[in-house]
Amino acid sequence: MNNDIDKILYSSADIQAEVKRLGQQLAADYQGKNPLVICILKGAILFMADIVRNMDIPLEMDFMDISSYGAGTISTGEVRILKDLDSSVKDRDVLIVEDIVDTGRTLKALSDLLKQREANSIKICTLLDKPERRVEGVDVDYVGFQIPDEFVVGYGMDYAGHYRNLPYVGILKREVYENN
Ligand SMILES: O=P(O)(O)OC[C@H]1O[C@H](OP(=O)(O)OP(=O)(O)O)[C@H](O)[C@@H]1O
Ligand code: HPA
Ligand SMILES: [Mg+2]
Repeated sequence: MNNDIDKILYSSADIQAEVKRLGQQLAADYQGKNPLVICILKGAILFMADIVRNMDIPLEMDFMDISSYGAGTISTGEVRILKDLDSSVKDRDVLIVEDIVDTGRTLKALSDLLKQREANSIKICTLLDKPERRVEGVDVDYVGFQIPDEFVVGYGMDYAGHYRNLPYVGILKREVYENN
């Protein structure tokens, strides 16, 4: 797996330091609000697990699986709900936890849906933001790192289902996906 990585962008230690900073900020901002923290499967699973461990306040968690990419590296523009939330978001302070905001399509669709379901507030926390690729305007409230327009994997992020278990975030070698 490591041989398929061009460059490590953020080491495990870099990520843990940033997650700690974000978690402490979120805990301060959501003190007394009992937020519903929503993990967007599957990419955000590692980030979610680390961020909630750094939020030392009462909160609840839920999970939703939304997909827009299929098996490739280019967004299809079509967003599908593969698994919906178990809980109601009505009147809740919702914090969406994502691994990466790329075109913004996933989060635009999700924010619109949660607004329709009458959440009291909706905020977004993402580990990575790739602003150059945005096609939908979304307000991202908490960002770990801004990255250039490169396809990245690791720490939850995949290419064709692989690399999610790498402990760091790295740029995937183009040759890995350009011939597929
Ligand atoms: O801003 P966008 O262009 O919408 O892209 C970002 C989304 O795409 C990826 O998920 P994907 O749909 O590939 O599913 P996964 O999380 O299960 O890997 C990533 O985890 C984000 O959820
Ligand atoms: O750069 C990326 N890597 C993995 N998954 C993604 N989904 C959107 N952008 C990316
Ligand atoms: Mg995802």
